[in-house]
Amino acid sequence: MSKVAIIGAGNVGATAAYCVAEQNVADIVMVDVIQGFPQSKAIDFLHASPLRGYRVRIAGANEYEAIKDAKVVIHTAGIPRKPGMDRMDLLKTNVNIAREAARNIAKYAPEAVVIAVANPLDIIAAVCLRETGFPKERIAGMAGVLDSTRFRYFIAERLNVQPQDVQAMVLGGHGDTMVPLSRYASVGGFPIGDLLDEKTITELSDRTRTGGGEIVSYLKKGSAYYAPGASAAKMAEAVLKDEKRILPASAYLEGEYGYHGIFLGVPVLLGRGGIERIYELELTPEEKSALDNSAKAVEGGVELLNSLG
Ligand SMILES: NC(=O)c1ccc[n+]([C@@H]2O[C@H](COP(=O)([O-])OP(=O)(O)OC[C@H]3O[C@@H](n4cnc5c(N)ncnc54)[C@H](O)[C@@H]3O)[C@@H](O)[C@H]2O)c1
Ligand SMILES: O=C(O)C[C@H](O)C(=O)O
Repeated sequence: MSKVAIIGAGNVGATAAYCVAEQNVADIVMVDVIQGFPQSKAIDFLHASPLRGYRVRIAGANEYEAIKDAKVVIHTAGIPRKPGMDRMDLLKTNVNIAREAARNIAKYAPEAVVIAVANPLDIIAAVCLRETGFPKERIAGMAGVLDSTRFRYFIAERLNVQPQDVQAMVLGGHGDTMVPLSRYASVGGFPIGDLLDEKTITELSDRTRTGGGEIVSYLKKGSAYYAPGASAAKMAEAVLKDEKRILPASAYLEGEYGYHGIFLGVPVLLGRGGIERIYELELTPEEKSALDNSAKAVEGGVELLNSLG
């Protein structure tokens, strides 16, 4: 059976592990710096297996060696934000953690597809690319799946329809400048513009952009993890099963959409090889200008990263 390694067994890492277990397609190992912590999660998940029906091996470890030969590595290790903080405020701490993790991924799981999750997401994905030396296709940032699932839920809630019947795509960086593409959103094949007025669509787009912050302001001591964990697991499944899913993900751009040398959320084809294709959608001038604004925010983060040396 394939192996999925999850770096960081905290709220997002553990939730992702639980979701991956339920897919029943890969053994799981969680690595965390806190002694005993990932081991406790692994045993707890195994106790649930007779109830939840999975038959995979689940382990916890404090040494990176445990990720040996993983096909997929989900990098969640890092501090979450608290009220009043921007995701970029996490940069310095989480870059150092990501550098160490990425070097160990390159050492122990050189063939892996890496799904970056820690924030600031588009910058942490860049660190994973630089430090592993992997081809760009094998580094994918998880943000668009989460941001889109939030947008899908808000639309479904407003229309009182099954959330799975709502399709929507959120592009751009994983920050408040992200770009919910309402023009491409649909419900059961109907464009949402046929079902909702402009004011409502704007309201739902705005709530999507600040969806993470809304949870932080309620939770106070951390950030969202159920939907993020499920989103990372969905991406892992696409890779493990070679599903060829079209999903939004943070991908390294070399000219696509006019951007060079940054990770940004765009529609991709996700399969065994990681990001197997990047799709370039036709954007209106307004959409392109919103994406430019989002790319600028990511470029600011990359400058900060470069200044760390
Ligand atoms: N991309 C997204 O959409 C998204 C969504 C939610 C959260 N996040 C981010 O994910 C990160 C984790 O969030 P969380 O809620 O799980 O936090 P958490 O504090 O619950 O868990 C983080 C874990 O990382 C561990 N850790 C720290 N340094 C480590 C190292 N060097 N090696 C291994 N493990 C290490 C900690 O011990 C902790 O258990 C945060 O940066 C958060 O902002 C991103
Ligand atoms: O909001 C955060 O800081 C966590 C995550 O990026 C999210 O969108 O939930």
